[in-house]
Amino acid sequence: MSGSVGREAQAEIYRAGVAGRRPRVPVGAAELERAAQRRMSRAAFAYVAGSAGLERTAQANLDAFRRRRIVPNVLRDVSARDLSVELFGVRRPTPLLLAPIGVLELARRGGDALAARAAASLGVPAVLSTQASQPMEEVAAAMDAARPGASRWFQLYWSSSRDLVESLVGRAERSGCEAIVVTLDTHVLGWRPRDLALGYLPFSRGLGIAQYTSDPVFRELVRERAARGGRTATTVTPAAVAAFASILRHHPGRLRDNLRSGEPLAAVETFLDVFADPSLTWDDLAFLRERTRLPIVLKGVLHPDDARRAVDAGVDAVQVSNHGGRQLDGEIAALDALPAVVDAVDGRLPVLFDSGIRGGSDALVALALGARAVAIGRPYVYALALAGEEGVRELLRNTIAELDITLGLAGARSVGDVDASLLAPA
Ligand SMILES: Cc1cc2nc3c(=O)[nH]c(=O)nc-3n(C[C@H](O)[C@H](O)[C@H](O)COP(=O)(O)O)c2cc1C
Ligand SMILES: O=C(O)C(=O)c1ccccc1
Repeated sequence: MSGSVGREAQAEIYRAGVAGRRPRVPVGAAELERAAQRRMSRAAFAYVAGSAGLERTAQANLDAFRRRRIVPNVLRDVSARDLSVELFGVRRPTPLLLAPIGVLELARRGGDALAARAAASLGVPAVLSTQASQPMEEVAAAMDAARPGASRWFQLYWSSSRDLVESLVGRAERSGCEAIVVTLDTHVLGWRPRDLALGYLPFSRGLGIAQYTSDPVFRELVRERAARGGRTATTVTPAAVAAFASILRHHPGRLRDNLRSGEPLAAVETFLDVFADPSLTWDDLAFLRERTRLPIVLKGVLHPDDARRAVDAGVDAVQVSNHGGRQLDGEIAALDALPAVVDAVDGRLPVLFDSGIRGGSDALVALALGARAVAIGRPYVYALALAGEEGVRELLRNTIAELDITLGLAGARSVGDVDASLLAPA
């Protein structure tokens, strides 16, 4: 990407300002979140913004960035700047990724495809979630319509059904996904007070399980459960019907029948049964390695010992992440875990990063600490809620622009050049 993306974005925003037009999505992260809160339902915002426990780790993720300061070099000719990075043998125009986020319909109907198309238009790989609201095949087709062959990866929640894992990975390959990102920090659902207070978990209302309900292996599991009958069919109460209202709105005929048959509830209960496998160990990774040639990324690695094991296990990358503080309250801030993981890996694998990136300057700090690429999470959900595909595109464009400007002001010509010598503690 050319060294002028930052300047071009600035110029466009200021020019629009002269014409009396304000940006579609607020440029500042805090204002963006506030604006999205005003737009979203109480439950949807709670689910997206909320984190585990007292939200200490979520706060620590942000505080960790505040504790780092950039020490720029001057007189370095930064007139041409290069934001590109190489990942899995492909040069990418920027070091950004779209983090896998489930249930994007909470932000906007069709949100998975809209966000992925925005990423596609900028050459940012979209990591499609196992908890998506739309099947990956649909999202891949929407991305190809925006930009043929646009880069997508598939994020896998390792189900307790091996057949389902195999089926999802096969579908990801056929959908043109370039990597499998196995998320390891959600084998047990975190304790999330904001959701608990509202009694609201999207999945228990049939939202965010589209990868499952579109899967032949999963559907067979549901049929078996529905055939066993019992509890499933009898739990169709008015409250349950109301809870499924959003599904009924999308597919009135079929789902009313299904609801009577108990299938949606059977689907939800089957999902809750199979979505995670807390018994997983390092040895199980061989199962995946034997079934796909795609690069495997382990997401949710924080301990340097685990980073070394990941190298030994023959995976292709690790992603330092604490799931945005949504899983284990009291856990180390992701940024604070990054240097030790980078050290442990010692250049043998690329290290990816997420949890707390709120702008281009944060991205630069993570890159300087050794991340090859960084994933944007919550901010794009807020942009999606406010302005759909264009909103996400604007948010990503702004992040890239700020990264470009920060790089230049720090006195660096390429993201590959930055290292910890550029940083000091606050
Ligand atoms: C609403 C929401 C849903 C998420 N769903 C998933 C998911 O399905 N799979 C996954 O691997 N990570 C998921 N994550 C975690 C993100 O991929 C990422 O690690 C996190 O958002 C980073 O924190 P940040 O957004 O505060 O920067 C989710 C995060 C949020 C906020
Ligand atoms: O909400 C999440 O962060 C998430 O990824 C998830 C996935 C499956 C079940 C519960 C939570």
